[in-house]
Amino acid sequence: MAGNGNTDGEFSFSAAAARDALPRITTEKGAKSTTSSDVCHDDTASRVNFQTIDQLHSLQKKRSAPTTPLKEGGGVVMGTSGPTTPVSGESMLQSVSASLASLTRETGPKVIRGDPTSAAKVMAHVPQTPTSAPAADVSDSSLKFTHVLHNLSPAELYEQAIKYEKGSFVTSTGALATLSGAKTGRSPKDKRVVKDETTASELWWGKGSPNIEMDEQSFLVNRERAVDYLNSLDKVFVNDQYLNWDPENRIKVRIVSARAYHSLFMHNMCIRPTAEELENFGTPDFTIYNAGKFPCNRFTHYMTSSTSVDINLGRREMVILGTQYAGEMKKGLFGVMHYLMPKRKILSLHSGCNMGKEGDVALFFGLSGTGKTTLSTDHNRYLIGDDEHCWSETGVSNIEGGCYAKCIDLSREKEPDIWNAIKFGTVLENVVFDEHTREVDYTDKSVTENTRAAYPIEYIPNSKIPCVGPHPKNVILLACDAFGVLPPVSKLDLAQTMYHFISGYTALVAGTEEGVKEPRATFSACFGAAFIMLHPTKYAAMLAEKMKAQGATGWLVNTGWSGGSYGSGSRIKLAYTRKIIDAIHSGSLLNATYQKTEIFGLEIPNEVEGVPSEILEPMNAWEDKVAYKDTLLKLAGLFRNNFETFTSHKIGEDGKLTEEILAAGPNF
Ligand SMILES: Nc1ncnc2c1ncn2[C@@H]1O[C@H](COP(=O)(O)OP(=O)(O)O)[C@@H](O)[C@H]1O
Ligand SMILES: C=C(OP(=O)(O)O)C(=O)O
Ligand SMILES: [Ca+2]
Ligand SMILES: [Mn+2]
Repeated sequence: MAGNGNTDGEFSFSAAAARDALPRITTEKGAKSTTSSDVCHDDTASRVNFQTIDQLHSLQKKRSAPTTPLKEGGGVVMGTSGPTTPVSGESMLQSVSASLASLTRETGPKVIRGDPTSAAKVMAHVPQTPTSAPAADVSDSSLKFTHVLHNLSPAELYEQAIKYEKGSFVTSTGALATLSGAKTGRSPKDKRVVKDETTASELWWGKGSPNIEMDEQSFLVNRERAVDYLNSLDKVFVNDQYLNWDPENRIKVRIVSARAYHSLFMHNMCIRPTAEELENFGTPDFTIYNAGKFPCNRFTHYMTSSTSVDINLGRREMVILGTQYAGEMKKGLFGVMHYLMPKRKILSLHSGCNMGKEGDVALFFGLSGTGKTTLSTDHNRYLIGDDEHCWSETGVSNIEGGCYAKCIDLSREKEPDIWNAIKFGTVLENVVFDEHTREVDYTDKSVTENTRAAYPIEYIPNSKIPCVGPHPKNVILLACDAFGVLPPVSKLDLAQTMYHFISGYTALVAGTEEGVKEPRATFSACFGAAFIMLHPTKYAAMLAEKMKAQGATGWLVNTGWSGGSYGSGSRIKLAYTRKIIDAIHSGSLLNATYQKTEIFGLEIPNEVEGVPSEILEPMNAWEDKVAYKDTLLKLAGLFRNNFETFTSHKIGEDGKLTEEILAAGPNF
């Protein structure tokens, strides 16, 4: 990431202080040095305001008002009794032991159910199956017991977190406040995908792709490191859960982790099995080993930092080392779904989804921070999901069982449903609260700007359970345009929808770096380049086909700036965006009169109920018309540059659509 100059409008990450004591490792063939030009651009930037663990922990709690009677650090709940463990059979223990087996042992350490601190240490361990070469591989670690805390309840996980994980607190509304450690956002540059014979030909590799390769051997090195770390602990958490509410295409996932925080996060984010389903869970289809507290070995081939998030589609496994940011797990599994679902002719979508009383479904695509969660959570509609969906022959289904809302500047008035979902059971990451009242200050960015709440979807009162719905009627593309030149809403034809879907534009204010006033454009194919596995045109072709077959209408909604770029204009009021979205849902916007904008050729309505008409044509809202035109041309140029990568690709079988899509971009 040389210089982070960004004159080309590309998004870049704030380079974490690279004070490597060791020289950079040169890896063998195929180990790519990942420069900004050949890695996909992502939307999650994390900011670090602390240099030591103690500093981080000191940020979390604010001093109470001077009258507060409690002393520093007082009032921590201690001495909770050990959790009772749900009953599940010996086969579960065997299966977990197999999951935790290292590569030199056929089974993992003896796993025991329950809390290691509980008095009754029943030796219900799994009999070791004899290994092929026992003598050679006997080590102390294989003699050790590891307690398995299998699918604990939220209350049990609270107790575990509060007892053993520094930085865990109950907030005034009952949520579990946690710290994710040094990483407060995803680390896409540290994501690796195993390139083997199959994936070499199936996946998207090279320029622009999020898939940075690693070989099987290096994966196994990291896997062993993670598994040995987990085995060295007295206890591990195991979650057995599902992905995808479509019963025909449900995937069984197992998450092995070291922290109650991670277990509760996934409990909330994945689909929760019933006791009966858990009893008959069997072998998982995919397993995550989250050893995020422990770093990877930087001397391992393909590693460029001490963080590594590794996906091995062949082994159906994912390994996490060197980051405790919980979002890695959910988005890692999303990547897996982006591989598995298209094989079944099902389109995976980085979108929110909701449904009206009449059964009209809308999708909300957009990069991080553009409004998927906020706008799909709508008191007048049924929430199907806020972030990850599938679109099959029969309709849409949510992949997840929970929502993951940004909570910076969260307000009860503007987002009451999300506000009320932050209660007992909800994981609140990296927020700051009053040390005495435990009231959260959502405006406080001391730890990070990317504060988050993860809650089960049923915490939203009008969620639709099961989270499935019929075919979408509206496909809304969200862009937070900090340049302030895209219209608040425009109607798109199919070619334009595809053009903007493949472009995946947003521009957020950098904000996190001193002195950066210019908005930064991000182009992330399919509004989720960090998660896609195949070439973007594969997903685009499927979307085009489905939208055409269902007669769905495409819309581009700017949830960003109006009346000027960041600095001179202002962010479009959430209340106005909601009115625009209401008009899309109700169908009234389809019947409006439209005019076409110059350069982008977007159809903009002359009127939307509840929205001041002056802002609908962006130029009108700008005082300085020359500046408007310059900024518009600048953005158009960025779009054109970005799209060059795709001009040589055909979309689907129909070459005609490809030409139409190319023509649907800006004209100047
Ligand atoms: N006009 C607007 N439309 C949508 N969101 C807005 C608007 N103005 C401000 N916001 C804020 O922007 C953020 C959008 O984030 P979120 O919905 O979590 O995005 P995503 O789910 O796409 O990552 C929220 O914090 C929301 O309050
Ligand atoms: C969890 C994430 O999703 P989003 O910001 O799109 O809600 C993420 O990008 O890490
Ligand atoms: Ca995202
Ligand atoms: Mn979201």
